[in-house]
Amino acid sequence: MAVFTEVGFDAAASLADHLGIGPLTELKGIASGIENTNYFADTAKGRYVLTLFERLTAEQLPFYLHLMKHLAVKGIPVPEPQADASGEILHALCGKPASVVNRLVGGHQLAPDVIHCEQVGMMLARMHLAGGDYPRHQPNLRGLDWWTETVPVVLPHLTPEQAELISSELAFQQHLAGTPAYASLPRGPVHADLFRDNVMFDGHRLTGFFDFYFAGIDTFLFDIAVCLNDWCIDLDTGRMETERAAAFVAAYHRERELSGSERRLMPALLRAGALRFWISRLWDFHLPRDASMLKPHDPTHFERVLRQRIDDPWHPGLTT
Ligand SMILES: Nc1ncnc2c1ncn2[C@@H]1O[C@H](COP(=O)(O)OP(=O)(O)O)[C@@H](O)[C@H]1O
Ligand SMILES: N[C@@H](CCOP(=O)(O)O)C(=O)O
Repeated sequence: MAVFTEVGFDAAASLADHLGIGPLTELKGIASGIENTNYFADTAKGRYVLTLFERLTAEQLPFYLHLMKHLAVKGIPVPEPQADASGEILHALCGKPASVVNRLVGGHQLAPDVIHCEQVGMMLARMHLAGGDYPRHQPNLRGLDWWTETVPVVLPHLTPEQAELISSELAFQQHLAGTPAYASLPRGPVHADLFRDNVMFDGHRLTGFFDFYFAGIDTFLFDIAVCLNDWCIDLDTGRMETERAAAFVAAYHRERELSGSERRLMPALLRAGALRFWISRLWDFHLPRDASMLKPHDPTHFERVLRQRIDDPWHPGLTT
């Protein structure tokens, strides 16, 4: 379940009225999700999602919420935070920071085909372009600095082979981050967690990206790598499915041309994307936070993905 804080109908109704989207007609807790309290909220004006933030602070949240607003205004299909009469989009409910966003139609595509990968690639590129003039700055809080401080914390829980792999990969990524090629990578606001369960499809039509609460300023290539490592792999083996991966990258490239450094560094960033989620899953698995991680994801999945990306590097075969 993902209702960590019970919200009464009257409290939600008064927030809906305050936002000018009332009256509230139905409020229903959302069972899935592991970070926040989420409710589907229907009103006379439309269908919304009410979120109470359990982990993120009122200092971190404006970056995510204003980014969603910025992208939505530019036509990217993302949930749009609802503002009150004074324009404020970060609210408070039951003593927690809260938001109300419009509800996306559709459902998850958990067994994507080429056509789904193409659409995610295309929309990711449009999102990167649309974020180009986003004025706020917040680093990717699950970036290299966090990996560097978290690896020593998880190391005692690993076998000697795993410890050797994670340490050598961290050293590889630390070295990479200091190179001119890495510094030349285009960057801007990225989603940084655009897995299959954070995208909505209605049949073959992509209806939205959501869950921007790991977003931050980072390289666009990192965002692409995170997607490829989830949308375009065989989930059992971690192997890259080259037809889906090539289709994803070609669709991205048609919207936003990949630079020479981006093409060259793709294998290294695919490793970075795998390392990031191996570390966070290890951290969640071995050091669970109170009630927030009820069903931690399997860390060994991303160990497998990382080994695959090292042993069998994948290059985008772009010709233009
Ligand atoms: N804007 C939205 N539109 C439609 N469904 C949503 C929206 N936001 C969240 N959901 C639903 O709620 C579920 C949990 O949301 P998620 O952001 O993954 O939670 P958490 O941040 O707690 O992991 C999603 O899988 C999705 O079904
Ligand atoms: N996508 C991450 C976990 C992040 O959780 P989310 O439900 O908030 O997307 C993973 O698979 O490890």
